[in-house]
Amino acid sequence: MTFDDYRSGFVAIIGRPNVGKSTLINSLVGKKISIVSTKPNTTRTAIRGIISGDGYQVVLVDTPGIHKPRSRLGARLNNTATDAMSDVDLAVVVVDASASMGPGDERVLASAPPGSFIVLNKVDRASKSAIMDRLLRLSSYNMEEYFPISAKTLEGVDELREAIVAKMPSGPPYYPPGVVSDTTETEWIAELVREALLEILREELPHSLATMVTEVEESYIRCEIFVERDSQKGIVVGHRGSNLKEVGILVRKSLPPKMYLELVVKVAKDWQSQNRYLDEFGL
Ligand SMILES: Nc1nc2c(ncn2[C@@H]2O[C@H](COP(=O)(O)OP(=O)(O)OP(=O)(O)O)[C@@H](O)[C@H]2O)c(=O)[nH]1
Repeated sequence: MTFDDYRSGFVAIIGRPNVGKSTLINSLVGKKISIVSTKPNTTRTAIRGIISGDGYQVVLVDTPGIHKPRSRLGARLNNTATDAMSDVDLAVVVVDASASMGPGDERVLASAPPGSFIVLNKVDRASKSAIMDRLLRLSSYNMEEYFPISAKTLEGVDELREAIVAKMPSGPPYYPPGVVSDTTETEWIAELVREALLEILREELPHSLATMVTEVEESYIRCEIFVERDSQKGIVVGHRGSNLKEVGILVRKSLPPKMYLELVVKVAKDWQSQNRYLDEFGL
């Protein structure tokens, strides 16, 4: 069997935090894969979405937002983002049409290899003239193609998908047809818990939380929540456990019925600066 007529490849979706990378991956794949959040920097691991169609398969790498490292964790996140760039067939740079361009965007654009695509996302939130102005400015980067889209309303998403597929080299499928993500179930649940915590705690401690599923049985899941300091434990637990209760309610909506979810809060002192914890959390 030859794959002369089959196209496949890896595509990195890059952009500063909150520009809509996860939403775009979900729209391109057509199912909810990675976790979408209103908080920047929630995409920690390079969760992949896979677009499989007749004669093609595209593996999307959702890289963490590139930002200046503030701790060892920050440095690692940047490494993951850069590694993902060196091994892909195409980089897609996502820019937010509804926010002004900042140094973060410039950095990502400068790091993208020639021949990358530029996606101007959230056009549903920008005026026509603002979109034109932005496209004009972006054209100085000399990338291959420019796509004004809305990952939310799906405007322009089909055209982008087709253009991505057209750029893929001949090659075999990397995953069985029908697979849309290689994220394991436990990672998925840990992300759901983390997502729910961010939603509930809001401004309180977005950067010093990690979650890990430590036990899964037929109808029981134990997920541990790690914070850096004792004082943060109380914030996470909430008055008489009210926050954890809310997290449980939110997460259970995505789990099979009758699944018991146990949430345990633990203190891992300064985990963001310790390789031991970073390895354990797969960061
Ligand atoms: N109006 C509008 N909102 C969007 C669009 N795309 C994404 N958003 C919103 O923008 C916010 C951030 O989207 P994400 O997909 O989490 O962004 P991200 O780039 O993956 O963010 P990080 O995980 O922080 O790197 C969410 O509230 C999305 O609903 C869009 O096309 N239009």
